[in-house]
Amino acid sequence: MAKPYTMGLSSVFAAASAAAASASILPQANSNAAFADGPFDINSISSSGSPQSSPAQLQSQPSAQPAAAADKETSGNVRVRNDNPRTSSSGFDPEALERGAKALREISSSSNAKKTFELKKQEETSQAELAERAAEFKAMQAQAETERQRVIYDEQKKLTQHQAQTKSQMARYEDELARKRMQACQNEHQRSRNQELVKLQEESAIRQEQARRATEEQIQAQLRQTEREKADIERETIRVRAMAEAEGRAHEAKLAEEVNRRMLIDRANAEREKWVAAINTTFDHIGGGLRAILTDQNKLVVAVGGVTALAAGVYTTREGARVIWGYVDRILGQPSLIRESSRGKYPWSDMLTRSMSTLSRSGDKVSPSKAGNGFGNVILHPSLQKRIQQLAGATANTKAHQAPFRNMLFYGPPGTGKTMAARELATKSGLDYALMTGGDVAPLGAQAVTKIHQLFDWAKNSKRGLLLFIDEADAFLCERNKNYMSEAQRSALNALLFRTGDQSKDIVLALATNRPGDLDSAVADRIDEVLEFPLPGEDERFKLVKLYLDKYIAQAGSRKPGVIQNILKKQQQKKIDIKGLTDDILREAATKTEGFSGREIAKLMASVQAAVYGSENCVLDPTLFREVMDYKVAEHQQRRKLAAADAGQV
Ligand SMILES: Nc1ncnc2c1ncn2[C@@H]1O[C@H](COP(=O)(O)OP(=O)(O)OP(=O)(O)O)[C@@H](O)[C@H]1O
Repeated sequence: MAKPYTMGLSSVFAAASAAAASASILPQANSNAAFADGPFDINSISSSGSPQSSPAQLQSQPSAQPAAAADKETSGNVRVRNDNPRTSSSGFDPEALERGAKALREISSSSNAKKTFELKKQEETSQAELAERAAEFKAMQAQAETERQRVIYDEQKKLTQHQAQTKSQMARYEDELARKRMQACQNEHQRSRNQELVKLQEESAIRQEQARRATEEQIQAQLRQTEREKADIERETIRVRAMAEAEGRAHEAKLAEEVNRRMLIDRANAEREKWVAAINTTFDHIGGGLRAILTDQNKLVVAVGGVTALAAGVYTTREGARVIWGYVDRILGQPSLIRESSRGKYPWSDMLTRSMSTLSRSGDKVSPSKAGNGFGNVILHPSLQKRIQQLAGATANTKAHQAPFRNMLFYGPPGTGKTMAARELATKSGLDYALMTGGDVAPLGAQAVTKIHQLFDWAKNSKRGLLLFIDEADAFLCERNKNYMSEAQRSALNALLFRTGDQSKDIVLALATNRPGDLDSAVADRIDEVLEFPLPGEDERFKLVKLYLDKYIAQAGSRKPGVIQNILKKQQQKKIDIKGLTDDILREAATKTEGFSGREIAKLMASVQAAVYGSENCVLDPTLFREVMDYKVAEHQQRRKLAAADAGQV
C-alpha cells in the first residue's frame, strides 16, 4: 500500500523540482531543502510563485544540496520532461509548480500526510542503509579482490620459484649428462686404444712365434738334411761294401759252379752210358719177345687181349673214382666259394684238426699280445670292441637258447679290421666261421645259384652254428636294378635272399663292405646289427704300431720264415736288435700316421722290418725308424693326393 503511494510522492517531488528548475528564480537548493525538511507550510509559497525561505532554511542550503543530488540520483528516471514548457514572458513556467502545490495540498489534506513523510524518511534511512551496505559490500569486494590478487601473486611467485628450481635442476641434469657423455667418450676412446694395444701386442707375439717356428723348422730341416745325408753316406758305404762282397762271392760261386759243372757233366756221361746200355738190353729182350709173339699166333692173341683188358680196367677205375670222389666232395666237402673256414675241408679233417690243436694248445704258451688284449690281435676303438664282445656274448647265448641268430653288417674304409673282427666274433661266440668274398660269385656265371645253395646246405650242417662272413659284399649284393649286373649275378642274389628270408638258427650272416649304400634294399632289410669300423684314432694307432713292432721286429727270427725272410734267407736266422725305441718315439709315429688304416700301419712296420734287414748290423734305432716312417707318411700323402685328383676328374 505504501509503495505505490511513495512512488506517487516521488513523482510529485520530481514535478515540483522541475518547476523550480524552470523558474530559475527560486534557488533549487531552497526548494529541495524545503521538500527535504519534511512537513512544510504550503502557505510559504506565495502566489507569485516565490517561496518565502526562512534564514535557517537558507543556511541549511549547502548541506541539503547533496541530499537533493542523492534524491536526484535515486529518482533520476522519475524526472519529468517538458518538451513544450509553458513559459511566461520572464521564462518561468508555473504549471509544474501549480501541479506540485496541488499535490502538496492533497497530501497535506490527506490523513496519512504524516505517515507519508515517515515512510519517506524510512525509505531514505533504508536507502542509506542499503548504500552503506553496498559500500560495505564494495569494500568487502575490494578486500576479496585484494586477497585474490595476493593469492594469485603468491601462486605466481611459487610457480616462478618452482620453474626456476626446475630450470636449475634441468641445467644440472644436462650438465651431468654432458659430463657422463664426455666420460663415456673418454672410456670408449681408452678402450679402443687398449684394444689396439692388445692387438699390436698379439700381432707382435704372433710374429715372434712365427719367427721362432720358422727358425725351429729351419734348424729341424737342417738336422733332418744332415741326418739324411749321413744315412745316405752310410747306405752308400754299405752298398759299396755289399757290392764288393757280392762280387767276391760271385767270383767264388763262378769257380765253384765251373767245378760243379764239370763234375756234373762227368756224372751225366756215366749215367747216360749206363742207361743206353740198359735200354739196349731191354730192347733186345723186347725185340726177342715180340719176335716170339709175332711168329706164334696163340701168343699174339693172348698179348693183345691182355693189353686191351688192362687199358679198359685202368680207364674205368680212374673215371669211376673221379665220379665217386666228385659225389663225396659235393656231399661232404667244403663248397668252392669258401675261401677260409674254421671247419676242415671234410668232416674227418675237422676231427683231426681239433685233436691236433688240443695237443698243440697244451704245449703252447699264450702269446703276450693275445693275453694282454683280450680280443686277439684286433685293435679297435674301445666302444666298438665292447660292442663286438657284447654281440659275441649275445650270439653265444642265442645258440644256447636255440633262438634265431641276428645278421650283421660291418662297414668302413678298407683295412680297418672288419674281417679280423668277424673272425674274432665267431671264435668268441663259439661258432664256426666261413669266409667268402663277393667278387667270387660273378665269375661262376650260371653255376652261381647252385653254388650258393650248396654253400647254405654246407653251412647248415655245422653243429655249432656258422658265421658266414661275406667280404666285399657290395660286389655281389648290390642293388638289383643296376644296369651292369648280369642275369646270373641277379639270380645268385635272389638265391641268397631266398635262403636268408627267415630268421635262421644255424647261420649268422655277417657282411662287410666299404660302400654300404650300394647294398640291395632287400639285403639291408635282413640286417639286424650295423657296426661302423672307422680309421684308427691316435691311441689305436699307437697300439697298432706297438703290436706290429712286436710281431714283425721283436719276434722276427724266432718264428717260421715269412715272405720277407724267404727273400732274405741269409738274414732270417738273425734276430733284430731294437735300440732306443721308446714309447715316446712310437707315440710320435702314431701322431704322424694320422689317416692310416690298420693295414697301412701293418705294412709300414713290415717296411721297417725290411729296412732293418737291409741294414748291415740288423739294428733298429730311432733314426732308421723315423726315416722309414717319414717316407711312408710322404708316400701315403702322395697316394691320397692322387686319389683325390682321380675323384676330382671323375
Ligand atoms: N684293427 C686292426 N687291428 C689289427 N690289425 C689290423 C686292424 N685292421 C687292419 N689290420 C691289419 O690289416 C689287415 C687287413 O685287415 P682286415 O682284412 O680285417 O681289414 P678289412 O677291414 O676287412 O679290409 P677290407 O675292407 O679291405 O677287406 C690285417 O691282416 C691286419 O694286419
